Formats: sequence, C-alpha cells, structure tokens
Amino acid sequence: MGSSEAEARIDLPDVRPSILIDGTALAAGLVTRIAADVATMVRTTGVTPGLAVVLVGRDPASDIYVRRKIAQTGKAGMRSFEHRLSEETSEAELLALIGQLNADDAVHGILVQLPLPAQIDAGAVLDAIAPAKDVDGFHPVNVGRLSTGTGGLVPCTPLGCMMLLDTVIEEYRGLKAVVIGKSNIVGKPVALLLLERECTVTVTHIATRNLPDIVRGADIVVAAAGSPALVRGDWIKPGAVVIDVGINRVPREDGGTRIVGDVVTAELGHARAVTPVPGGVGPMTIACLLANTLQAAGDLVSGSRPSHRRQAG
Ligand SMILES: Nc1nc2c(c(=O)[nH]1)N[C@@H](CN(C=O)c1ccc(C(=O)N[C@@H](CCC(=O)O)C(=O)O)cc1)CN2
Repeated sequence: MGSSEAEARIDLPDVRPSILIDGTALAAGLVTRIAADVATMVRTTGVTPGLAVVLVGRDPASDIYVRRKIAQTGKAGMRSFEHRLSEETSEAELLALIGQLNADDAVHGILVQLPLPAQIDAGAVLDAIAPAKDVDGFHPVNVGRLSTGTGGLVPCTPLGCMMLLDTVIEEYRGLKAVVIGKSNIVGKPVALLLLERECTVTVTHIATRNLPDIVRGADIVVAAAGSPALVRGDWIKPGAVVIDVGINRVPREDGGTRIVGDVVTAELGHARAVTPVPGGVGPMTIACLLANTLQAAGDLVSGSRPSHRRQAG
C-alpha cells in the first residue's frame, strides 16, 4: 500500500459489525437437514450416499480438513471411503485409483484433497474424475455448466459463500459485488454465482490497480486473496456485506500461530454483516461437500442428467 493510501484512510470506530454471520451454526443446521434427506434416500432407494476422500502426502492442514470431512460424512449418515497415499505417489498411481473409484457403484462422490505434491499434475487428476462424481465441482464439465447456468456440481466454498450471503440478502438483482481473488476454486466460481443472481460483478486480483477504491463501491465483498488483514475498514461501504474466505496462519506474540482472514473484522462496525474467521466460510465448505455428495448420489441413483442444486430439507 502506498503512503497516500494510508493518509487517505478514514478513522473508523473499532466496533463489531451489526451482524457476524455464524458459519458454524449455519453449517450444523445444513448437516442436520442433509442427514434427514440421506435417511429418506436410504429408506426409499436402499442406497447410502458414499464419498471417497483421497489424501496424498502429509500436509498437516490437509490432514485436519480430511478428518473433518470424514467425521461430517458420518454425522450425515453417509459412507466414506478414505484413501491415504504416500507423499511419493506417482500421477499414474493416483490416476489408477481415480479410475477404480469412477467405476465403483458404492462411490457417488470423489474428492482429491488439494494441494497435491509437486510430481502430480493436479489438473490431470481433476480432469480424470467422472463429472457426475466430481463433488468439488472442479472438473471442466462442471465448470462449464456453472458458467452457462445449466446445473451440475458447484465448488463447495463458493456455494458456502452464497448460503452465507443468503442469510442476510434477499434481493441480489443490481447489487454491486466485488470479488478479491481470481482462483479457480473460489474467485471465478463465486463471481459466476453472483452474476447468476444478476449482481454487477467485478473480479479483482494481484494486478488490479486502486483496489481499495473499487472495493469502496461494493454492496457485497468476497475477499479470497489469501492475504492476511488485506481489507481494512475504510475500504468497506457502510451497510455492505463482507464474506471473508481467507484462512491465513500468522504468528502469535507467544510464539504460536493463529488463523486470521483477509479482512480486519474489528474495523467493520459500519458493515451490515461480516463472516468471521474462523467459524465463517470454512465450516460451510465442508457442509456443502455433503450437500454435493447427496446431489451426486441422487442424480446417479435416478440416472438423471446433472440437476440444479437441490435445497436440503
Ligand atoms: N479438494 C479440495 N481441496 C481444498 C479445498 C476444497 O474445497 N476442495 N479447500 C481448501 C481446504 N478446505 C477444504 O478442503 C478447508 C479449509 C478450511 C476449513 C475450515 O473449516 N477452516 C476453519 C479455520 C481453520 C482451522 O480451524 O484449521 C474455519 O474457517 O473456521 C475447511 C475446509 C483447500 N483445499
């Protein structure tokens, strides 16, 4: 940030936003509704939705997320099939496993935890997952369906962002939305989902000039830059809704670490609503994975074309 930007910063009170959207509670409610739908599916079709979770290597954060995904799958009454592969796994070995999972009728959803070790081309692996089982929504077929608004499986974090926004926004039409970050996992798909609701969407990224000024015009801000405390209070228009997707581990004074988002929430007393980190988008990402697995199982059992997302419950 240049010194002129720092000088331009308005002094805003260090107070809490009027609403802190509780992602943990929203996710728990969603999992409960999914569990009821799973029970109905089991009773009416005899099929239990099954999720294959593939973890390659020993990344500690990935290990935690995979454990949480498996625990939540069990909570929803689904089956999980855990595949933990060594850090040295080759791309060919991983592709062979994906081929087996694609052919396995007990598996309705396949998830390969990212990031993958350097020797594996993540794009090739994601492309190998059958689109109908691609519960992460990363396969080009699902990306294409999202961009044309023709159903399919939607990436979990963007889906979670929209569900969080839905708790405070009734009418999206005409609202100005600014997405910070252009990743395939969050920035681009969330921009498409906002566009689908007829928001006027601006996608910003590392090379965007005058980012604070662009954000200042937004009614909705989705911060997915992976940059701790990037978005300050004086970037946010009074009454805006802010979704913080950042999960950044930063040092604590006592030598440990803590997780912070991309947004300085304490400076957002003038915002209408903000998601906290932790406890905002993260838990929704996992709950939406279960929603996608239920959707995939429903479509595979009925033999139908990929559906538009059903609302659980
Ligand atoms: N195949 C995928 N890989 C990755 C994805 C993904 O959606 N699919 N997203 C991230 C990791 N991720 C899920 O996989 C994920 C990240 C964070 C959280 C979460 O609950 N975070 C907590 C805070 C962090 C913590 O407690 O450790 C929170 O926000 O409350 C859930 C899932 C990259 N890889």
